[in-house]
Amino acid sequence: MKKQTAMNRDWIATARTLSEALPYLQRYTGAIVVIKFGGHAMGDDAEMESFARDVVLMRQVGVNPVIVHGGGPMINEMLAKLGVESAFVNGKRVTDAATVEVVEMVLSGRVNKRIVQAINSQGGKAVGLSGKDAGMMVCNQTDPALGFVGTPAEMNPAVLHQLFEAGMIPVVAPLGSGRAGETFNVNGDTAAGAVAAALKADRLLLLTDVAGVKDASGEVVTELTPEHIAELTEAGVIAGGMIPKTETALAAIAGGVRAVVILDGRAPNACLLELFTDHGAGSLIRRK
Ligand SMILES: Nc1ncnc2c1ncn2[C@@H]1O[C@H](COP(=O)(O)OP(=O)(O)O)[C@@H](O)[C@H]1O
Ligand SMILES: CC(=O)N[C@@H](CCC(=O)OP(=O)(O)O)C(=O)O
Repeated sequence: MKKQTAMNRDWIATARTLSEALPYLQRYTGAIVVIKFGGHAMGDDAEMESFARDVVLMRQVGVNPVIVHGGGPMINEMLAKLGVESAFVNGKRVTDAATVEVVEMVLSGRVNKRIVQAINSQGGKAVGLSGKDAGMMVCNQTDPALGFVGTPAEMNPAVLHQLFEAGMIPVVAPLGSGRAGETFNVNGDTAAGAVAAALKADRLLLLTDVAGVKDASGEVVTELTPEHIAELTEAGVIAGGMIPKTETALAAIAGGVRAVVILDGRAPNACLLELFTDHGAGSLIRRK
């Protein structure tokens, strides 16, 4: 028998990985997967390119991916440049009339178009829109003290179904419209959860900058129940930016999403590993 070289061992491993992916590819054909791409998960151009390739591959194998993005750090940067002060209350940005203009400019203009372009450069057909388009996300004011911060109240996801049918990949900025014509700033996790519930998505992937939800000893919990989330939150182990994520996960499950995964978006091929291999990444919260 011919001796295996290191190089052809690599090829054999690649072929095996593809072969092992078959049941997962079959399971996810036609599935709707909503991906929250947070500002901290975005990284540099190479990481953005890798994310975009994964999304295009998903679409290529018959998955319907929807990206709902954040961009908090990019909004902070622009507000600082403009000399506008900004504060957060319970993870939400206090948003006055001047701030919401900057938020919309950064999210819809900059961040959204960067993602759209990255996906299209990999051969996908991404379309950028915000929750204001086609009345997709109509909001109520969350709390008068927060100004133009919205809570999704009425979702109209028809435009997303039309984009799926046309083979397009929707990229959604977390902005909503008010009934009086206002523009509302919506937390990215909240927006992704509302979109996923409106679509009754098969998966909601919340990409962040940590490997998953960690317990008191710092270990990632691979599968979380609502009871365990309540316990960890009560004990202050789930804190800060992880609170809106676990809240979103529970609300999405209650709204009809099959499963939510909180995982590290900067890890190479995080979404592919999660969907198409045995090596699920991050913390899984699923419907009973
Ligand atoms: N139990 C926990 N497990 C993991 N991360 C946690 C936990 N509690 C708090 N965090 C923090 O939550 C952060 C993720 O939230 P955030 O920074 O808002 O993410 P993003 O910008 O990706 O939406 C982590 O970087 C971590 O510092
Ligand atoms: C109301 C509210 O806080 N909106 C967020 C929207 C962006 C966001 O959520 O970005 P990340 O996902 O990157 O954190 C904000 O203004 O920062």
